[in-house]
Amino acid sequence: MMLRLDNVTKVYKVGAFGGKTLTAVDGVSFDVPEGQVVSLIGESGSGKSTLGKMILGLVPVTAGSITLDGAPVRPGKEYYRHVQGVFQDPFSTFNPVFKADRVFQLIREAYFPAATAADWDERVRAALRDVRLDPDQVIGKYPHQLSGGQLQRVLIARALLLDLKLLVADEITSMLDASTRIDVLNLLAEIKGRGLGVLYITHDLSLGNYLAERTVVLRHGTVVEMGATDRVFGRPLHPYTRQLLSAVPRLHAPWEDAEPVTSCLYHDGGATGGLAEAGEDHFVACARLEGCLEERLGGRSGGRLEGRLKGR
Ligand SMILES: Nc1ncnc2c1ncn2[C@@H]1O[C@H](COP(=O)(O)OP(=O)(O)OP(=O)(O)O)[C@@H](O)[C@H]1O
Repeated sequence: MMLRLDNVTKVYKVGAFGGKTLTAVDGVSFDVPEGQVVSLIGESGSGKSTLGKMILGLVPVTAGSITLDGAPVRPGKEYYRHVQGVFQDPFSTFNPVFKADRVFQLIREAYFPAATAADWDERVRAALRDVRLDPDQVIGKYPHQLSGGQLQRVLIARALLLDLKLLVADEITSMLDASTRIDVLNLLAEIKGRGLGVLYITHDLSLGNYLAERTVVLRHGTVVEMGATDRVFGRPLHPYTRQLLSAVPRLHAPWEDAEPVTSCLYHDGGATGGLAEAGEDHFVACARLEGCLEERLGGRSGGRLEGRLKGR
């Protein structure tokens, strides 16, 4: 399995009558191979969820392409057999008036109508055990009788009942307490061990990033740095990545300012378009935060951005 994003762009129509546009994602390219976790980090509004929704077929792509094993995203029963999403607030996924395990019934009706009740019950129990839940503690309970971490695991169990290839995990640990968060992360590690690809979307450099083979850092809808996680975190090159890293409290280590950026690998290296290759599996955008934006917007930036650049 391989998910491939190639120059993906999303422009939303905003404002009254959709008269204005907002470019939420601008020319993003990366892959999620099977058996790997790729983490997508960036602050609020950087376009992470929009990317997740495009991969899940929930919002259409404006330009570029997203393919799974070479086939374009085609929202529908077949696609969702292989690609599922789990989101930040598990409570919002469950209807409070139905028992939590009803989510399994919906999967049975859509995908396994021929399964007998006994067979289905056994499959559900096995999936719950796979996510370290005791089936007897979950089956027959209402959502409010379960914790956020348990519900998150129920949703992962539901996804595992399908012939899943890719899981899009959007901020799935941000509402969980520290120990439950680690349980859910361990679960993701197991999932990738089964050969699934996971896109782990997060706004902070949480533990989840260390589970990821690759990291993509998104800012204002464009990739500023990406590559092998140990390279991106071990030798962050872009000022934005350094800023994100310096905001992480380090135990037993004194605070120190991030190393100043003295050169721009992108422009000094003569790169044009896309990202500059900084080393093996390590790519970086222009180091001048606004410079990249200026270049990206080209003539579209108008006087506003120029004014801001000159004023600095
Ligand atoms: N349906 C929509 N219509 C118009 N604009 C939208 C829509 N969804 C998102 N946006 C805008 O697109 C930009 C990117 O939003 P997105 O939710 O993808 O960011 P994010 O990085 O996931 O942020 P967060 O972590 O806060 O969810 C934001 O400026 C947001 O306001």
